[in-house]
Amino acid sequence: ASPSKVGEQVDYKITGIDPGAGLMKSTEKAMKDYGLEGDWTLIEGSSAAMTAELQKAYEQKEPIIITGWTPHWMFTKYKLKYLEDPKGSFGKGESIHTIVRKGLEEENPGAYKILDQFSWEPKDMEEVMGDIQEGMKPEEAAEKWINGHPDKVKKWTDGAQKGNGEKVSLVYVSWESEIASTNVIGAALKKQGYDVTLKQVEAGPMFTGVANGSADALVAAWLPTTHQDYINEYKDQIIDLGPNLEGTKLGLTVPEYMPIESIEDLKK
Ligand SMILES: C[SH](C)CC(=O)O
Repeated sequence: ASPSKVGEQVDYKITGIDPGAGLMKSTEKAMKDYGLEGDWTLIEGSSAAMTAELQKAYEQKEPIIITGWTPHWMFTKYKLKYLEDPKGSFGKGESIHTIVRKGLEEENPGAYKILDQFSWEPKDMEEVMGDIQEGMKPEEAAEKWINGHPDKVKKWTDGAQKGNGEKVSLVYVSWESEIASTNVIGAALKKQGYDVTLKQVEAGPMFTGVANGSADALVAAWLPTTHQDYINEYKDQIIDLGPNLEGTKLGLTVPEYMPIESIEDLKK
């Protein structure tokens, strides 16, 4: 289809998520890099609203362009493809890192060690995300996964002293991937005897909370590109424990029924 036809079909709109998400900054960068500014608009909202729009369009086989990421259940539920990004606006594959507050290792060594050893695969995250998407409560889906994968959880808890009701506060943003990961590590910590609270916040306050010590940890830092700005802002106040998941991807995503393959195709 002619690029302008695609633009007209989606009213020159890209359906995005919460404004604080790094994916939105990367999309704005892509719109600049590919000369889409002026004609195209990036719609802000939330991950839940975006996936609702996707479902509506997909059921009607209508065109839609969303800000997508992997792992996400959308790629198993729908036949979707990433638009090629020849200019590399979205960066390369990333990892999701665990970030903890300064002082946690000294004050709560057992919880620190479990968070430091937390590591799982995209397929594990997709399993929990899938259960939640099918209607299971996040904490139930997390419990189910923990009980189904004792071998993996043992790797996280090996050598860590058990909790005795010590409080551990985790912050996260309501991205489907982070709802899954935060509930799973929270369930593992709880099973080890810690008194865990999960707090859902926006992206900025998630990093601020760990930086100012009001939260103990987040397991949601997409690096080295997507959340680099937040890490740069707080680098002296946080401890990056490294990846808990490798092999993510982000970019503009469309249903396979759309006749475009690259972000270049959006240009008029
Ligand atoms: C939406 S991705 C899980 C994270 C981000 O874009 O900030």
